[in-house]
Parts: sequence; structure tokens; C-alpha cells
Amino acid sequence: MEKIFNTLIDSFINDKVGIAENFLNESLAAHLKENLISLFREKLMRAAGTGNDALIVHNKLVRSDMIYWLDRKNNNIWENDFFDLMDSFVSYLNSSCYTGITGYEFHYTLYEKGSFYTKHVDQFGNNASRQYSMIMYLNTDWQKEDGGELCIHHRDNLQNISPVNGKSVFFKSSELEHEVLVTNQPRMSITGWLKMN
Ligand SMILES: O=C(O)CCC(=O)C(=O)O
Ligand SMILES: [Fe+2]
Repeated sequence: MEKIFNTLIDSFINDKVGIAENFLNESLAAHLKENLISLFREKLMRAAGTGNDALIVHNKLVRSDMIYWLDRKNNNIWENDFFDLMDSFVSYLNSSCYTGITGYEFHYTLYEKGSFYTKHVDQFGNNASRQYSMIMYLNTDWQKEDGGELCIHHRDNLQNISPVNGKSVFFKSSELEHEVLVTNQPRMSITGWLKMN
């Protein structure tokens, strides 16, 4: 995995946005996607809000995705595999870049057709614990006309990233403004944050 971890970290250092294709292998991505689809069918996914627990706001004009938090307590082997991967990524990141990450949180995310998330930054005004944002996409055969790009607003340009299967994107939560453009197909991912408490 070190090679893929380095791809993500090096591109982050060079471009402020780390991108690694196949960060999730095909099998893990497929099983996590199956989990997500079952959670949706069982009506366990909830409309996402903005803000944290203390101050949560649901506004479908800002974001229209649905989420479900991953948890080792769910006792799901694929979720646990995912957490093992994140544990090794975090220890690699901490030892190679002295980032001091002490925790993380991740949720499954579903953007149904027509959904989006308007321009925002990921760190909350009342809580600075989120250090790095990390997204992993679960969409096989994503086509350009499917839309749903992650659009990063750099100072001088826009960067559009298509949500293709297995790809991971990594950036600093306090810095980069970004949005999810309207998706024309169901768009699935795992979204999370590396935290320092
Ligand atoms: O799914 C993405 O590409 C980005 C999601 C996002 O910005 C967020 O959930 O804060
Ligand atoms: Fe975000």
C-alpha cells in the first residue's frame, strides 16, 4: 500500500489536492458499495446536514446527499477492512509527515440523481478538529455526462474531479473551498475527515 499512500501524499504536497486512483481495491470498493445499497434499501440512510452535532442544519438547497456513519461496532468485515486500511494510512501519514492525527470519522454517502452540495469548506466554525478531508468513490463505469464532479475552487482556477471507482481525494479541511456538481446518476462514496483532538 505504501506506493498508493505516497501517490496520495505527494500529489497533495504538490497540488494541495491529493489524488490516488485505486486507493480502494476493486473488491473492497464493490463490497462497500453493496453495504451502501443495502443501507439505502433498508431506509437507514439519513439526509445529511451542515455543521456538527451542536449546531446541525438540514437545508436541501445547500446539500441533498444522504449519509450513514461507518463504525467498527457495526461488525461488518468490509467496514473493518476499510478501517484497517485507514489505520495504516494514518500511521504512515503521521510518521512520514508529522501530522499528529489522533482520530477520524467516515460516512457512506449517496447523492441520488439531481443531488449536489454547494460551495463550502469542511472545517466547522465552532470546532477545528477536522484536519484533512478524504473521499473515496464507489462508482463503476462513471461517464463524463454523469456529472457529479467534485469541483475544487483554487484561487485562480477550478479543478473538476470525476468520482470514479476506487479513487481517493485528500485535502486540508480548513483551506479549500469545494462543491459537488449536480449528479445525473446515483453517486456513491465514503467521505471522512482525519482529526486532531
Ligand atoms: O463527495 C465529494 O466529492 C465531496 C463531498 C464533500 O465535500 C463533503 O461531504 O463535505
Ligand atoms: Fe466538503
